[in-house]
Amino acid sequence: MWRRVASLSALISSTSNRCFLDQVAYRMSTCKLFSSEVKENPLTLKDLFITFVLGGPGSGKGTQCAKIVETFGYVHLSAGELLRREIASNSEYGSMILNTIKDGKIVPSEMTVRLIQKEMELSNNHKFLIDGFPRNEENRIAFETIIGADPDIVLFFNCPEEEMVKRVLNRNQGRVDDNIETIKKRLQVFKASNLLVVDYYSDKGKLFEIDATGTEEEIFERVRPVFAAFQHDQK
Ligand SMILES: Nc1ncnc2c1ncn2[C@@H]1O[C@H](COP(=O)(O)OP(=O)(O)O)[C@@H](O)[C@H]1O
Ligand SMILES: O=c1ccn([C@@H]2O[C@H](COP(=O)(O)OP(=O)(O)O)[C@@H](O)[C@H]2O)c(=O)[nH]1
Ligand SMILES: [Mg+2]
Repeated sequence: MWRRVASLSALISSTSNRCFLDQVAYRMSTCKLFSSEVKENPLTLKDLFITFVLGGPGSGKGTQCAKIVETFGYVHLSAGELLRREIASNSEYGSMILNTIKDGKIVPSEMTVRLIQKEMELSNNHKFLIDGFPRNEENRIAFETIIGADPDIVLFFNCPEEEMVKRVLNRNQGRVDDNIETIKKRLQVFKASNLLVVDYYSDKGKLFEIDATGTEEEIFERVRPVFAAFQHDQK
């Protein structure tokens, strides 16, 4: 499965005679995502640059998103954070969301997409990192349908399971799902559902797979060239 992933390192080390920048340009030309019928949407979708940030629990998505925000000026929308905020706001859906998260399962797509949509509409920025979403095919299709857009690029932080478990157990943010029972369930969901989405974007040629082992700084040095390459293309 992973052989189909066109990671940045694979692009750079490619022995094909097309140079790296040509390949990035080719990738970008295949990333024109906004369908013609979405023009009336108040989000002015054609101006957006959307990155989905995927990876297992504890793979470092949130940590790397903070660095991308700092360096490249994106808006970071963590789907998990939006759901936790919804619980904290005493929303009528709070207990359903809390139970779903405790059980390591995935909240109904429309709920999550509406929360993301609201944040996108409130933002003055047009460059978004959507972190921890989509987690399954239903999420992916709901985003396409409700927002009317696809991501321009997708990052996938690939991390060994053992390392992810270690990081989550050391996270210390008081999260109801950072315990060994829930982590085991989340890892099952990750393998059964999240990876299908990763595979989908790999097949579409939009996936950048990042080795998520090493220090935060080492990982960011693998992330940086992806955004540097796309910086000038952003509307
Ligand atoms: N490269 C790294 N090495 C060790 N610990 C890390 C690394 N990156 C992140 N962490 C820590 O691991 C935990 C999970 O990281 P986080 O960014 O929250 O992952 P995710 O959002 O993918 O669940 C956090 O406590 C974070 O500080
Ligand atoms: O689109 C999403 C994102 C998150 N979650 C739920 O929120 C939890 C925590 O997600 P988050 O992305 O914050 O976890 P992380 O992967 O960063 O540890 C997940 O296990 C799910 O139960 C969800 O249902 N849909
Ligand atoms: Mg996170």
